[in-house]
Amino acid sequence: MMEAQTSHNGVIGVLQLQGDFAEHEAMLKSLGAKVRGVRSLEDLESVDALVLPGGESTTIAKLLVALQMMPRLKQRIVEQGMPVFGTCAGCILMANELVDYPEQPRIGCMDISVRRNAYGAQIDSFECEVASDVQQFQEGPPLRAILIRAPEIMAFNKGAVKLLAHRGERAVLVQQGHMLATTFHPEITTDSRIHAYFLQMVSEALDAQKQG
Ligand SMILES: NC(=O)CC[C@H](N)C(=O)O
Repeated sequence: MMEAQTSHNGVIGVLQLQGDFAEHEAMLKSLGAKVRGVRSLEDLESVDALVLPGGESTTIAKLLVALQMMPRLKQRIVEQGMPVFGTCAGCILMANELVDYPEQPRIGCMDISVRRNAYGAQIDSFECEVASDVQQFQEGPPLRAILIRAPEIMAFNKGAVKLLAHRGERAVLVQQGHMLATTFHPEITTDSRIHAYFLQMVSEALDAQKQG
């Protein structure tokens, strides 16, 4: 099959309820993706993949519940294999386990255990270099992570979840099949490699769906 036919030809939804969705949209568009904002159940049906932006996970979750989007969102991701990429608050929404806030409503689709606000208050936000064994992330400058009142991935199911980048002994970028999550904010940098990685995941998932 020719390479061009497999290049991210789906519609990438970006959840537009709260948070830094505009930065995600700009980065995805700069990579040539077709992007659509998602604000309702109806919007959700018109996309092939979804980005969950950073922001405030409690606010985003409240709105998802109020808009009755939570069950369908989970069904699309878990049962129908819709590719999803969560950054920071998005990562919190995806976690199966939430240390400290076990009752906080969320999608709960990924085998990770996450602690919110793990590095302290907003003022304790920082930028650092992270390490990765993934070829795309080793080419060029090292990946840099901007952590803004960030969560921490405390543990993950090593049988199902792949570690893509880490800071010391802590995972900061992980993948479980068609799901990608990071505790930092690649969308507010000029480095689009992680978004490009996600678009590659989307195109592989869409190809597999077409063949299946
Ligand atoms: N930058 C972010 O997305 C911060 C996440 C936020 N502290 C939360 O718990 O939802």
